[in-house]
Amino acid sequence: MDTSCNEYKEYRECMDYLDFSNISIFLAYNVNVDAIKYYTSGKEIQNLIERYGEDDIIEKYNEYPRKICNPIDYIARLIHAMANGKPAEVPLLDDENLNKWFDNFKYDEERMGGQVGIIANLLSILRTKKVIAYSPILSKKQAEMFVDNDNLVYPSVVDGNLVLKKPIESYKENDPLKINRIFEYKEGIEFKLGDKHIITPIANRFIVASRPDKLRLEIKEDLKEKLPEIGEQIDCAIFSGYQGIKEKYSDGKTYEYYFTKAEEDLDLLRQKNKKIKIHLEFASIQNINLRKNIINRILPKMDCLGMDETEVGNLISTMGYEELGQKIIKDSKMEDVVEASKIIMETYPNLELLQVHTLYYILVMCKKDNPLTTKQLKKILELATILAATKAKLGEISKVSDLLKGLTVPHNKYNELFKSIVDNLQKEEKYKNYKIVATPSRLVDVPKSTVGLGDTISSGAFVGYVSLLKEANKK
Ligand SMILES: Nc1ncnc2c1ncn2[C@@H]1O[C@H](COP(=O)(O)OP(=O)(O)O)[C@@H](O)[C@H]1O
Ligand SMILES: O=P(O)(O)OC[C@H]1O[C@](O)(CO)[C@@H](O)[C@@H]1O
Ligand SMILES: [Mg+2]
Repeated sequence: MDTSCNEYKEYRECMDYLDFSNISIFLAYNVNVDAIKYYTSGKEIQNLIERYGEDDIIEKYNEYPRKICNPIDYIARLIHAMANGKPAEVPLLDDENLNKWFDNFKYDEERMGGQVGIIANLLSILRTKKVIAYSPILSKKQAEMFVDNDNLVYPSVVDGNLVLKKPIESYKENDPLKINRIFEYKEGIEFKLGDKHIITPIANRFIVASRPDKLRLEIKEDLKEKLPEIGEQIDCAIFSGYQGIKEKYSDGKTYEYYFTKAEEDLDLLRQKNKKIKIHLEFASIQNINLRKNIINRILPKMDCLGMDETEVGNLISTMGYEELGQKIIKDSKMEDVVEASKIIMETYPNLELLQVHTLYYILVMCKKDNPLTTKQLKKILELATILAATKAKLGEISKVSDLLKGLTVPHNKYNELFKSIVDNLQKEEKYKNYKIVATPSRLVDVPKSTVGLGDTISSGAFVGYVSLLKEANKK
């Protein structure tokens, strides 16, 4: 690219002079189509309540189903999420009639979805040197949702050789398409459920995540043996989608089988290149047993971890700190999130960087001896907030100059408060071995959509981190 042109200068400014063009990254596993419906009035919710019976919905609301097996499960969990304004994702029973029921909604738009899909497009647009994006399935329609750039490729094996070609040149005619339904709601939507008068406190999204039996979370055998070769040509990787593993499958396989394969994938990627940094992007995992497997079998193999406030609350609860977890899910106070982050980093000494993104702030925690300075960590967080604000405002980031829009969104009003909290925390004896850096989010008042903002934040910050590390190691 011509470095003299204005666009390049704007790019450097938007990127806060972070340079992704020195980074090659591998992404796996989850790509899907997000069918997005915007709830803009309480009337739509009221109609669902009247149609499916208020009493049954109230009963189900209190039951808190962790899987959607019928319309009432959906309505109850949707209302629970809207009442709390918290991000939520609930798996959908793999049932034809239930899928048809969800197909009857009128969706407003379809968009690239899945952590891999969203992150691949973002990093490609941010001029990352090479983005190798893998998903077990790649239909034509899904392939068409990837940006068509030379730096974004899909790995295949042809005549025994690793081949990296654009997704649109790699799709498989008969591969299935995975669709998630995303229900975005604005702040201030009002409706009643029994004696509850609900007003959505903030704009957020409720994800109904399909879990088709035929979709297995794995790297297919022929490509699996090429992972060491892929590992040699990358600086880092982001793994996500483990929440899509099911306890049991129609062919008798169980989560045990897929977690074992997932552990092998990570070991194979590192086999010939011990320097790569691997980030785990969490997601909401309703099934406690699966959550435990991710924590006990996947997390110990990671270098970096990214979560939102609900996920860090659930993680620390599952680690045995139930009270702290519930407090975080309820209030997301920085003091509690930092306390949980320290527990996680002490329990998993393999983690060198932990990122938590919440509505009002994004923070990173790393060990005191991390080569990056607080100023550099602040820089990657600033980029992350610009990316999130841009995507929140526009719905999509389709070119670098879009970031100028995110730059115009101010940090939220708690800026000074967070600065003083972080300063006080950093002075505490118990955090003397850690660096704690936070920045207030650039909150968009009326976001176009919120799905994928966390993936955007985490991946921008993580690649920024790896890029600065690479520069530091050169010195
Ligand atoms: N209106 C908004 N403007 C800017 N950033 C937002 C807005 N709403 C949410 N965010 C940011 O996006 C993050 C959402 O992350 P997450 O729930 O992980 O989303 P996803 O998993 O869909 O990517 C929040 O933690 C917050 O930092
Ligand atoms: O759990 P799944 O089915 O992989 O879906 C992940 C969901 O999370 C997102 O990636 C947002 O983080 C959505 O785009 C997607 O629908
Ligand atoms: Mg997320």
